[in-house]
Amino acid sequence: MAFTKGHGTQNDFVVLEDRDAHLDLTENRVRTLCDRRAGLGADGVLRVATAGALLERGILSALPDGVAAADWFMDYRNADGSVAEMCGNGVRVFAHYLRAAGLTGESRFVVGSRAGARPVIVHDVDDTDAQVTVDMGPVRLTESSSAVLDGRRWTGTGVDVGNPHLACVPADLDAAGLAALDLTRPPEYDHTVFPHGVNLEIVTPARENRVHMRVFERGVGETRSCGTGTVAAAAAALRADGRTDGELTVTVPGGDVVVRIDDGHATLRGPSVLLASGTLSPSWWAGLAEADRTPHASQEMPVHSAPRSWIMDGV
Ligand SMILES: N[C@@H](CCC[C@H](N)C(=O)O)C(=O)O
Repeated sequence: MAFTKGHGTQNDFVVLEDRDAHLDLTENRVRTLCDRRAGLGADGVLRVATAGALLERGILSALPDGVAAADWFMDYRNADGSVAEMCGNGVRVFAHYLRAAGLTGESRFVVGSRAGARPVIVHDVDDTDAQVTVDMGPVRLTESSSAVLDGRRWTGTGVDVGNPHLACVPADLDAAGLAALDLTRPPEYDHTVFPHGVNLEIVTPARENRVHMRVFERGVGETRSCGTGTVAAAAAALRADGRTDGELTVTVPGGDVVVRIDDGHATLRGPSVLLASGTLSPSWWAGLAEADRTPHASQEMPVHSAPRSWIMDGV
């Protein structure tokens, strides 16, 4: 089984090319692959398949909005094995992989996701580095809610970017205060507002069209970047600034991305790095599937020790 390792602003992924969707991508395989000691280590897994193959194999129950059977589809899994609708950094790495692996020669094409079609533009690409702009689709501000993290209650705006976010922009927060927060423990949030879990962003107010953001991701924990989270952060920061539209640079621990919002529609531009490719040991990989079939065999201790309460039930 071949793999590629990549990241977008240090939100890192294992990419598995499986165009006919034959791979048995079990929770245990994803969790162990993403484990930073027992596996390769990553925040998530990106399976590269055609949308039609995923549909035929029953992994998708229908083609999402705007996605054609022949489109390449990003079958995204969080590090805890759960499925999520969208991943903004993942789409950039996925699009870069398609180009680097020769699966497309185009600079503009559509990537399918469970949240719908995501058109991309790949700029300045080589086998290792690329810049990618993603049409992130509609951004919907929902109801306000709050969460407790690091002993403080944070109030913010629910934002639907295809996946659920709570973006909090406290007026008194600066970059130093943000950097000092402890994000090692999961937030407590309102399960009636976010029945499928939530990604929580803490964001500084916009100054000179820049915000700083940290995130606690559903199904992963703190990551060094979250693309959909940066879009949610930009939408909430623009609102806090009395604006609906505009362009903001979002600085995350893993780097910078640029988010533009016009009429409730977002684009995200940022880097992708493909840093290694290799082969998984066939017996190791086969053994991970066996563990799923053996009763009481779940001795594994995922590095991302997420409480099951904030893992999504399924999409
Ligand atoms: N890192 C991602 C988001 C991945 C999914 C998220 N953890 C969820 O469960 O919704 C991004 O770059 O957007």
